[in-house]
Amino acid sequence: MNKAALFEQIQKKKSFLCVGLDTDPSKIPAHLLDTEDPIFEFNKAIIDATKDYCVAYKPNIAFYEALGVKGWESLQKTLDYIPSEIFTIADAKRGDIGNTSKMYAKAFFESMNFDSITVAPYMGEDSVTPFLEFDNKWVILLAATSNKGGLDFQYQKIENGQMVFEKVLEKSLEWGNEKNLMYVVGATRADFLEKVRKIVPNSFLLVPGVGAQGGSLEEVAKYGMNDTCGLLVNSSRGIIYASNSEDFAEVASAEAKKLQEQMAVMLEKYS
Ligand SMILES: O=c1ccn([C@@H]2O[C@H](COP(=O)(O)O)[C@@H](O)[C@H]2O)c(=O)[nH]1
Repeated sequence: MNKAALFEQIQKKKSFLCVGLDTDPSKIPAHLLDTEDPIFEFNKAIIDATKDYCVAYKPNIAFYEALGVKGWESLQKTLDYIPSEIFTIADAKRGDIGNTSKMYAKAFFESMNFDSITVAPYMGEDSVTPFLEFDNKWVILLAATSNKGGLDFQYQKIENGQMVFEKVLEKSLEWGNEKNLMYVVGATRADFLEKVRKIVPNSFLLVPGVGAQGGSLEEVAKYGMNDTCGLLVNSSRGIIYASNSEDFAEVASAEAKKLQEQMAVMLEKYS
């Protein structure tokens, strides 16, 4: 999917919501556990219930690979079930020496046909560029992550006074551009969004960390939105586990709708 098509969806749905499919068998409502593929049944119900309110789905690959072959099957079925106009993100956080990154790219872009994949920048150019060789596919580079451990490296200052995440953003522009690169910036790091926007004013940002991690949607929109929205704000647990009983899909739908309604207001106000 290209940038224009993504923005068209955002305008049509008045939403920049990404629903995170971090599907954990220990949190699936009991009545689904007797089915042949509880993970897929859960995801299917969540997708049916939220697809009108979101523009992206982000399966977190760890939750699927933890289950072995069955997990990969559930992931493929989930991906096939997502409506084609909705952007898909493999949250896999990959990146390795060049020939290995190429295989990761083939796995997620060719075998599985995701629109995008999250990539760790730590191993540098040859670990990232193999993912950029695919038409109409996106790399979402980890820049300023939402977790506490992000402070260990990403916010350290280097000689020129820049923080490491600023260097990552700047360097990445030698490899790609706003048509094939997005960046992860945690909602818990909204105070850095102005710095981010100075370096990548027109790029899309994937923003996890609202809801369960406590980030503010309003702050993210205020400092991060650009004239093509430029944001995909993710919520996983806050939507998919809002209820753990038979009404889980209904409650997930209500949570997604609530976020979409707030986003509609913010699109009017800030974009
Ligand atoms: O900096 C990052 C990068 C990725 N994530 C991922 O996003 C979701 C957040 O889930 P919530 O339940 O909405 O907190 C999850 O898949 C993380 O692995 C992140 O949180 N922060």
